[in-house]
Amino acid sequence: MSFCNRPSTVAVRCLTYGASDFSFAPYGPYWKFMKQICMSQLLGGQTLDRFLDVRQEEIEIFLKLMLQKGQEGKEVNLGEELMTLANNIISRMTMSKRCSTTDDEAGDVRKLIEEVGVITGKFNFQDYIRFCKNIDVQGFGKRIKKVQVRLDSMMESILKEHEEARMKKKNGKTSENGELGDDFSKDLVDILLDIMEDESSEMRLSRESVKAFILETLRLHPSGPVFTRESTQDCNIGGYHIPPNTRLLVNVWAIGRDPNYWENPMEFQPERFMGSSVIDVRGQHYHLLPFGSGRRSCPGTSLALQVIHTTLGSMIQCFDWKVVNGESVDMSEAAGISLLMEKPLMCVPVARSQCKEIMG
Ligand code: HEM
Repeated sequence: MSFCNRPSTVAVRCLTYGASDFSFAPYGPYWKFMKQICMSQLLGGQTLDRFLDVRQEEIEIFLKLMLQKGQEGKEVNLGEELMTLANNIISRMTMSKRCSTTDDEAGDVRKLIEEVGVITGKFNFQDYIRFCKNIDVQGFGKRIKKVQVRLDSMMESILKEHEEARMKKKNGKTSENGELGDDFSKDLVDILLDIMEDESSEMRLSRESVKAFILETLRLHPSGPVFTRESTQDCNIGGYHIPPNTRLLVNVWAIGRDPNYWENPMEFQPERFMGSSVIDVRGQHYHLLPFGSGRRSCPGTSLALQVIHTTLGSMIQCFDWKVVNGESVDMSEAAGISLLMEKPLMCVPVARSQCKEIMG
């Protein structure tokens, strides 16, 4: 049986941009090449190590802001602040720019990312229900076209800026092999431009593909409660015959609450994952799939796990989080294709005594 194809929402919606480049067979050689670049070069171990200082600096900025808010007795929208942290890390890794600074360009980038996040986070009937394929019931089509024009000019200006900086470096260099010096700190756009300019590469990356790559890394990435897959051949699942080219929805939300796999599934017991019951979250245990599984699984898993563990650890170590309006957190979920809280989590960070010492 084979379920390698994923008619991803991003691919379907955002890559109307660069569509000609992305209209390869979902698991064709070009797609493989791009995924491989993503796994090995853009989000691979060595690159992540190089960006350690970016993660440390951004987490420190976040903690200092929380300390300041706590001292002023102000409440914070935790989801929003953590989203800003994640976006700053990703946007600095991608194009050496923070997206929460006050200058106009960074502000534009942020607004666009937010807009892409809103569009990709909503359930679009066109993506999931075949007979709605050509009907723009929710008006997403129009919104996407507008965003597409703004995104294209933003991507062009990012690329031009990088190309100019690279040209300056190259001209100032003494080496004859044309390579940029070691001191040139490459971000993900530079890595992509290197691959695009590499004539010996097994496949050539086009400019449109580079732009599309930037957009996948830039989008807000809330985890999805439902994955989609498309069967590539006849198969049988649990006694059901699945013909080829059938779109299937995998309800990971329901699997995570299934009493056949989880004892007291509705209880929050983080200790169930400790000791001998350690469960792999990278797609080997099919009853817990936060990053998906198989060939279409999330290439950002290592980055996400590094940031989540460090951020959560320091948040707990430095602060006591006082929930505003009540003792317990309202975990109700908002309707949508991505898992968001219905009511934002508002807290006042109360600094622990060691907090100031840790942050100097
Ligand atoms: C907590 C953080 C994250 C979670 C929970 C998450 C979760 C997911 C999930 C569930 C999928 C679909 C997998 C499947 O269908 O099997 C996915 C795909 C993807 N994710 Fe993430 N992700 C996270 C962070 C990131 C980051 C930081 C990046 C990049 C910087 C990223 C880039 C991608 C890309 C490019 C895909 C599409 C892969 C493909 O189509 O082959 N993700 N992610």
